[in-house]
Amino acid sequence: MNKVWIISDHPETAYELAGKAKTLGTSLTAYVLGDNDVAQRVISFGADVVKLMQLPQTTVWEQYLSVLLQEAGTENPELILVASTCRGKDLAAQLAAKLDCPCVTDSKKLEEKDGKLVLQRIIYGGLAYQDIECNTFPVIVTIAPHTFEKGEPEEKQGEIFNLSLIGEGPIQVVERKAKEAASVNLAEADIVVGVGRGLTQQSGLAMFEELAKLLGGEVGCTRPIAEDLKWLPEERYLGITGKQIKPNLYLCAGVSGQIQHVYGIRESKVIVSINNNENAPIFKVSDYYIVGDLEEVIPALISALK
Ligand SMILES: Cc1cc2nc3c(=O)[nH]c(=O)nc-3n(C[C@H](O)[C@H](O)[C@H](O)COP(=O)(O)OP(=O)(O)OC[C@H]3O[C@@H](n4cnc5c(N)ncnc54)[C@H](O)[C@@H]3O)c2cc1C
Repeated sequence: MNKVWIISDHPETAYELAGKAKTLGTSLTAYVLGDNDVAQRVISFGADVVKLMQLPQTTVWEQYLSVLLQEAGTENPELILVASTCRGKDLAAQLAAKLDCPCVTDSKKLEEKDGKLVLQRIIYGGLAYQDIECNTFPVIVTIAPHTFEKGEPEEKQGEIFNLSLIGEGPIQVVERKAKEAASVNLAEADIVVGVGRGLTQQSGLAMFEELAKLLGGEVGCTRPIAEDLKWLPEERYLGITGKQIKPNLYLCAGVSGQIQHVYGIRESKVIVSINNNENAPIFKVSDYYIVGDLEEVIPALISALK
């Protein structure tokens, strides 16, 4: 493939996408929201050219659509990888509609084979994989953060430009208010201790928190714990409609392992589960499991760690 683009509003994802994209194309242009330092790092991970986007008070992300369309008209990229963030998903869909080209969302695999792009994505809430072969170009592919390792940075020269907006755009910014900062970023946590409905008393959360603290991790949960019982904030529930994580260790107790939950934790390097039902589905996706009562096993783990 000749020209590959990446578009990302998140620096870390830009580095991951650059590392992947450089294996697919001969020239890589990165459209990245960030400053000069971010641009230098994107180059070190593989970009040849970086075009920096900015979001001052009066600018909305959507305004970049017309700029990117104009650039696509002159540059003719064959493959456009877009970070699957809230902004990225929105932009990818609009770009695909305007360029009248395919858009493959949340691809987990991406390879070039015999002139075709071979992709794989998860469908039916994690029940099946869909293999896709694409032989029409351009094609837009959205990639979720942490799908690919970012690789090792290299000493490399590249060009950096500031991308200018065209005109005012149809949206006028009246006021901007900072969103309340999330107290936890589970996606970045190295160790996550998960709690499910097997816990019957809210007071029992204390032992999960203590275990997480001893392990240097964070507490996550299943959807019912956050949405129905409201024992933990919604930002802590994991799964297809919750957070998707990729920690080194996911240790959970009282979690049945329904597919909607497993979707969010399946990329964990090691999964350890505790459940009192020896047929619990979570055991099928676990590297290690303990059949037992969480009220006994968690305190035992805490005292062993201490
Ligand atoms: C459209 C849709 C989207 C959804 N998205 C999500 C999502 O993103 N994330 C999510 O988590 N869920 C999601 N769900 C809900 C999901 O289907 C399950 O209902 C949920 O994950 C189950 O949570 P749980 O494992 O905590 O509870 P349960 O399924 O009730 O499991 C409790 C488990 O605890 C065990 N247990 C009981 N007592 C003990 C004990 N003393 N010691 C040890 N183990 C014990 C039981 O054996 C059981 O396996 C979604 C559902 C739908 C329909």
